[in-house]
Amino acid sequence: MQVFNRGAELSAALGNEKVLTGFVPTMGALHEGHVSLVERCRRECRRVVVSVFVNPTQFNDPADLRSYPRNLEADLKLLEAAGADFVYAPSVEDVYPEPDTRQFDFGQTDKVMEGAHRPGHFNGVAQVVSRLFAIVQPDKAYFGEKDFQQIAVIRAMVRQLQIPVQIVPCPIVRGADGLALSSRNALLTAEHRAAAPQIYAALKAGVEFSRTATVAQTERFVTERIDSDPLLKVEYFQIVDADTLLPLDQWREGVATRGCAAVQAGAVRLIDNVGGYGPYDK
Ligand SMILES: Nc1ncnc2c1ncn2[C@@H]1O[C@H](COP(=O)(O)OP(=O)(O)OP(=O)(O)O)[C@@H](O)[C@H]1O
Ligand SMILES: CC(C)(CO)[C@@H](O)C(=O)[O-]
Ligand code: BAL
Repeated sequence: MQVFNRGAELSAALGNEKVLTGFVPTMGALHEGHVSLVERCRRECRRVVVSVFVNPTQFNDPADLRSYPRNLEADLKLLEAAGADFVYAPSVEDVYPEPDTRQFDFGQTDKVMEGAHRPGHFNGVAQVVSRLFAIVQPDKAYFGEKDFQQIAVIRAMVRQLQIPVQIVPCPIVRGADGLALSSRNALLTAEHRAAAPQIYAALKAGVEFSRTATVAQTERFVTERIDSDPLLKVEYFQIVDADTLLPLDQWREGVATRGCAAVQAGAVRLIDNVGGYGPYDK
């Protein structure tokens, strides 16, 4: 495994030869969720490239950026074991020699949920991912469904910029208690960590409830269930069309659904999502 701090050197090492190249962008503090992406990439591609970069332009909250966990040494060990060939772990200056002033327009896709609650977040994600794609020029890029809306935004970006890459969505990896693995879980207090599995439990209970209830009733049911734990506070829970990400007003036959939540657990903001809501999407 080769580790690069400079994009130009990584590009030169990758060369122009046509080799099926897979790419897994991450912000480090790696866990089994990331490992599942790298292992899938390893199975499907000749060359596996992983980036480890905490991208400042996607953080709308400076405290969140400051506290974001970083552990490159442990990350490199995990990546070597998972079969990565190339790692790009750059400085901010290497990725952004000058500030990126591009403003993307993803229409409705980034106006709801994370887009609405983290202003500028997806614009920053698009800035960094487009730069990483330009350096790595992958054939396939792997993203986790934990960041469900992010996948829709990346797909829109790839279409807009006409980047010839296949976006591969990967299922959410959870702990034994159901909590979606996330780098930010390491920042939870013991009490909040014990409460956090209630999020997935409520999302799943909502799926059963939704079989005989309206969209609005289901959203209320899930929100109240999570909020009934005094250590958790729902920022939003929304059931959307899984393809367009647009909020659903009523169940529609043939439309796949996704229920997406952001929950404050003390100082830590967690997100999760589950599919299969309503009488039709079983
Ligand atoms: N539990 C998980 N299962 C599957 N994929 C995941 C999981 N957690 C993260 N990923 C994916 O890994 C990639 C890198 O994510 P990132 O480095 O932000 O990690 P993270 O654990 O989501 O961190 P955080 O949510 O705390 O920012 C993203 O595509 C993300 O969706
Ligand atoms: C895709 C990504 C690595 C861009 O910084 C980040 O948003 C993430 O980890 O999901
Ligand atoms: N995985 C999402 C990155 C972020 O929260 O900024």
